[in-house]
Amino acid sequence: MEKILFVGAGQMAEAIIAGIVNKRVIYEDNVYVMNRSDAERLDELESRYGITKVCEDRDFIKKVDLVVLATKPKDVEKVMEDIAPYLGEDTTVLSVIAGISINTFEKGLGKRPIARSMPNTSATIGKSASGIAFNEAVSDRMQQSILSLLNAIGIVKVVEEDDLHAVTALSGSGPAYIYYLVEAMEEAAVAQGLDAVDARELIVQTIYGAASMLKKTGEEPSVLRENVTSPGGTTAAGLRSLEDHNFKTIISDCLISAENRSRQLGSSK
Ligand SMILES: NC(=O)C1=CN([C@@H]2O[C@H](COP(=O)(O)OP(=O)(O)OC[C@H]3O[C@@H](n4cnc5c(N)ncnc54)[C@H](O)[C@@H]3O)[C@@H](O)[C@H]2O)C=CC1
Ligand SMILES: O=C(O)[C@@H]1CCC=N1
Repeated sequence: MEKILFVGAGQMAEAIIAGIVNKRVIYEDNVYVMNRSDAERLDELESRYGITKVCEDRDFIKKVDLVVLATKPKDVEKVMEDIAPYLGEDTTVLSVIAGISINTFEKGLGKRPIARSMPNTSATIGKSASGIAFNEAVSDRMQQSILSLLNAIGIVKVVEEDDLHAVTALSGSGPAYIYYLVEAMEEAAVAQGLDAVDARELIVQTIYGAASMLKKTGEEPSVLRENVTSPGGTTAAGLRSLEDHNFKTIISDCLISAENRSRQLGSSK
C-alpha cells in the first residue's frame, strides 16, 4: 500500500496515525489527513507526526490506495457525499466509525473494497485491541496490508460483521470502563486515607500487573483470582461485597447497553 488518507482528524485518527508512524509500518510522507474545517488541528497533526494535510484539494482523494473514515457516526452521510465523487474505482475504504454497516458504505460509496474496523484509543501506544470485517471486494493483498496496519497498533481479530457491535461494546469502549474503574478505586482509596498520588501509582501498577499476569501466564482469570483469595481473608471479603452488588450483572448490562447503542447508531443511518 502506497498512500493512506485519513478523513476526520480527531482522537481516533490521531491514535492510529501515532501508532503506524511510530512503528514505521508506513512512511509519514505517505500519510495524509483532512477534516471538515479545523485547519489548526491539521497543522497540529502535521507538525506532530510529519504527515501531510489535504485541505480543499478533493481530487487528491483519487491518488490514494486507502481512505480511512474516522468521523463521528452522525457525520457519515455528509462524509460519503463529500468523498464519493472523488474515489478511484479500486480505492479501498476502511471505516473505524462505530455502528455503521458495510452495506451503508456500499450504498453511499458504491460497491468497492470496504473494511469495517473497531480499534481503541490505546492504538496511540501500540496497544489497541481491534476487530475487523471485510466485504468480498477487498483483495487478499489489501486485507493483509490492512491487518498489518492494525497489528502495528496492537492486536486484531477478524470477526463476522455483526459481531463488531459486541466488539465495540467490549474493546472499543473498554478503555473507558477501565479508566472509570481507576477513578472509582482512587476516590475510595483517598477516602480511606491514602495519598492520591500514591493511590494512583498503586492502582495503575495493580491493573498493569494483573493484565500482564493474564497475558504472560495464560492462566484462567478464575485461577489467578483464587490464588489471591485466602480463605477468610481480605480478598474474600472484598469479592463478597462485589457479589452482593451483582457485579457480573452490572458488567453484563454495561456491555449490552453499549452493543445496543452501536446497533442503534447503525440503524439510524
Ligand atoms: N474515541 C474512541 O475511543 C473510538 C472512536 N471510534 C470511532 O472513531 C470515530 C471518530 O471518533 P473520535 O476520533 O473520538 O471523534 P472526534 O470528534 O475526535 O473526530 C472526528 C473528526 O471528524 C471530522 N469531520 C466531521 N465531519 C467531517 C467531514 N464531513 N469531512 C471530514 N472530516 C469531518 C471532525 O472535524 C473531527 O476532526 C467515531 O465514529 C467513533 O465511533 C472507534 C474506536 C474508538
Ligand atoms: O463511544 C463511542 O461511540 C466510540 C466507539 C467506541 C469508543 N468510542
